[in-house]
Amino acid sequence: MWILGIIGCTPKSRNDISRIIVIIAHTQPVCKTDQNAALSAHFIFKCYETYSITVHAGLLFLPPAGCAVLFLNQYRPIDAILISFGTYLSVLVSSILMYRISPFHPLAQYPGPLLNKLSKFFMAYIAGSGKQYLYIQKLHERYGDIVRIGPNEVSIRDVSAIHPLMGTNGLPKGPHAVGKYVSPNVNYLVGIPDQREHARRRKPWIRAFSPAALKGYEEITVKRIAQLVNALASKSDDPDLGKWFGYFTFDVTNDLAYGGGPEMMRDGDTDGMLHILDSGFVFSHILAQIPWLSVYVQYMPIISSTINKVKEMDKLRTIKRIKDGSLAHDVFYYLNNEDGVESSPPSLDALICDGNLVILAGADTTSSVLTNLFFCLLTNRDAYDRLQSEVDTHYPPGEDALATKYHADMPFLNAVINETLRLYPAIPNGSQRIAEKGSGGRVVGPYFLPENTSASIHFYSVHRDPRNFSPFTNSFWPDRWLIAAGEDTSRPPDSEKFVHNCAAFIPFSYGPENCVGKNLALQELRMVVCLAMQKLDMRLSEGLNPQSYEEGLLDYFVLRKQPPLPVVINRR
Ligand code: HEM
Repeated sequence: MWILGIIGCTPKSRNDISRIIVIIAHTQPVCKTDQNAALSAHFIFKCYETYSITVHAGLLFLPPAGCAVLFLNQYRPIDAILISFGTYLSVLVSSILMYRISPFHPLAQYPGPLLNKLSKFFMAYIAGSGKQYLYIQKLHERYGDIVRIGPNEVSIRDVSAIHPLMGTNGLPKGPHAVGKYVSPNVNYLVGIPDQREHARRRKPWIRAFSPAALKGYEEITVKRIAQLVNALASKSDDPDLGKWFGYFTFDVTNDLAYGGGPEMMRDGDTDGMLHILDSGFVFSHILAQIPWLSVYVQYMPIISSTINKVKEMDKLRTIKRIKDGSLAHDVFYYLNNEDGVESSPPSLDALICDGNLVILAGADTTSSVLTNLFFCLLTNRDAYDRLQSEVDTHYPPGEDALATKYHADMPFLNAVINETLRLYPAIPNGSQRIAEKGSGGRVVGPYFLPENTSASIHFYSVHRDPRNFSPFTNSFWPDRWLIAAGEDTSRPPDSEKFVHNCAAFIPFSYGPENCVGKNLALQELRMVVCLAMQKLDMRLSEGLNPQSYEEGLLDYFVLRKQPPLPVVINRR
């Protein structure tokens, strides 16, 4: 172990080296004390894991500093410090790493790559590349339905684990949220780990997305969708659909949350707002992999000043919105308990987070699905024409294509939306949960999750598993939904087995913490498609390579970064 001790020393000359060799020969007692202290620190940290910087500093610095003081009478101060800290830290790190790959680790039975078992830094690197969803899919292909993707984390591709993990009596949200929101005290509904508190905070959201409330939002969505389709129709320069859907969903969610915002469709991203959001998503997706690091990062001046600026802006918008009151019954009306259902109003802090969450949760997800939906249609002309004809049947010229009354009678429209959500779930890596410390662990389907294990169902892999959807598992084939519902006779070739497992379709997650905005999202998707197809004829721009579009899809928690999707548009 004394060899490890000199890792902390950096001898610059032969003299230094010989001096260190002499010292090492006499340092056995120092090293022994440091080794014991490091092993104890590992044990203590394992039992009482915490995000407290004070505790981290205490465990990292106090024991070796104490050992160094003990040996000051035998060595020069600098030697005592270097040897003590070098030994302590290297024994601590080695002990942690060796434990993680040892047969004594509670997750030792689950397979996975060595780098992932050792630490989550490698996963953070993968997350930064935007290809985490493909990486985890490959791991499942190689290792099976459960794979260790971190020292204390697994990813699951098994439908029987969905209900026990995320259903009623499922597990609480995992530590991703701490890293994602750069705070150990998560106050965004979507990351609240305490299930009772989550259920309490979700109540106004449920009222905000009731059928009656959705009816009230139609005025907002109708105005914005008409603006979107007019803007697209007036473009002569092959507009990028992804960019326009991004502007559109940003405007809609700002209307719903704050009664208005930066008017992206009218003015473009003049303040660089979307650029800031982009960088924020990348950054928080990386930090979500290493939650403890985010607790440190938030104190870096450049980070803290950006976070504070954004928080201050959200706070000002929220206060202004409270002061102005509601002009319409928008989402904020319910979140702020303006309907007077709750006995007390929400705290300002909760309201700031939830107002902001309307935009964070509702904008990128919907625009990602819209863009991928048109990508699928434009690269499958037959499906495009069939949908066009269904839209024309219900919404011929002169008929209001934004009226929702025919949506239930449009099986192909719904099949196209489902098939897009199956192939390109907006949140491909799923919703992280944890078997908490002290819980004794939890059985989820055929697997046992020891306590302190995080786990997610990998939506992308479950959706693209031939055991759940066959044939043409990786292709856009909306007919599978019609066949499954008994609405179409275009059966697959006899030789191929038709499999359609609805329980494996979870683009909006599952259970009491699933997407509360699902009905609004689906309604928006249907309305945009109906009006766009009634008014416009679209074709892919010459030269767009569908394969490179797919390869360019990047996931930063949301499958949100898409290569440009330029289209040629003519009015119909
Ligand atoms: C097609 C579009 C959408 C998809 C695919 C989608 C998907 C999801 C998923 C998978 C979750 C679970 C996330 C997690 O557990 O970490 C979620 C949560 C959530 N979504 Fe959506 N979403 C969409 C649109 C929307 C819209 C339009 C809104 C509202 C404006 C919204 C609001 C929320 C909220 C508030 C949560 C947190 C719910 C909770 O924790 O109880 N979503 N969404």
